[in-house]
Amino acid sequence: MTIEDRDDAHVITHALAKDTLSKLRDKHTEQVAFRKGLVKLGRIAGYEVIDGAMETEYVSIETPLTETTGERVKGLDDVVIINVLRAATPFVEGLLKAFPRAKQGVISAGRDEDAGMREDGQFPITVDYVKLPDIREEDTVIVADPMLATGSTMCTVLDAVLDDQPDPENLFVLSAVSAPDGLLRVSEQFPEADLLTVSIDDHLDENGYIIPGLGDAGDRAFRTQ
Ligand SMILES: O=P(O)(O)OC[C@H]1O[C@H](OP(=O)(O)OP(=O)(O)O)[C@H](O)[C@@H]1O
Ligand SMILES: O=c1cc[nH]c(=O)[nH]1
Ligand SMILES: [Mg+2]
Repeated sequence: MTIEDRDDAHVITHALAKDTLSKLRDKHTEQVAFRKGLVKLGRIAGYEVIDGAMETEYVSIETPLTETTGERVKGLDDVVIINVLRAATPFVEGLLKAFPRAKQGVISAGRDEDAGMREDGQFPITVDYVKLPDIREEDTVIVADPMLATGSTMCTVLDAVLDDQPDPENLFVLSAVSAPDGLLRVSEQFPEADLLTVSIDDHLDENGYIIPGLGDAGDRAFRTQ
C-alpha cells in the first residue's frame, strides 16, 4: 500500500500520483492534459482506497485448464461517491474506473469568492443543487473534491451528505491537494472521516488559494479563465 499515515491525514505516496500531481501543478499544463491528470489521479486514489480499506474473499475459479482459488474484492457494490461540482467531475470519472458500480451523489457547492474569505478563515458557500443516494451502514462513502483549501466547502457538503443518514462503515474525504487549515477544520468537525490526499501543501494565501497548489482547479479543467 502506498499511503503514509500522518496525524492530519493519510497521504497517497504512489509514485504515479506524485508524477501526475506535478503535471497538474505546472501552469503550462493546458485544459485537456489537466483534466486527464485529474482523471488519472482519481483512478489511482480509487485503487488506494481499495487496497487500504477493502477486504478480499477467496473464490473458486475454473481456468481453461483447471480449478483454482482466487481473490475478489468485497463490498464493491457498497460504494457511494459524492461529486462536488464542479472541479470534482474529472476526478470522479477516474474514481469510477476503480468503482464502476458505485452509487453516485452530486452536490453543487461553491465558494462565494466575491464575498471573500472571512476573518475566521472560512468562505460563505452557495449550495445550488443536491441529489444524494441513501447511505447504508455497510457503505464506503467517498466525498471527492480535488481541492481542500479552507474546508468551508467540504464541511458544508459533509453536513448535507450525512444529514439524517446512518453512519457509513467508511467515510473518506478525498482530495488531490489540501491545505493544513482545511484538514484541521474538517477533522475537527467530522472526526469520523478519514482524510485522504495526495499532497498537504504549505499554506493558504490571503484569497484562500492553496500555496503552492495548482491554481483554480475548476477554471483550469473547464477552461473558464
Ligand atoms: O476548501 P474551500 O476553501 O472551500 O475551497 C475548496 C473548494 O474550492 C473549489 O471550488 P470552487 O468554489 O472554486 O468551485 P468550482 O469547482 O466550480 O470551481 C474546489 O473545487 C473546492 O470545492
Ligand atoms: O487553491 C485553490 C483553492 C480553492 N479552490 C481551488 O480550485 N484552488
Ligand atoms: Mg473554482
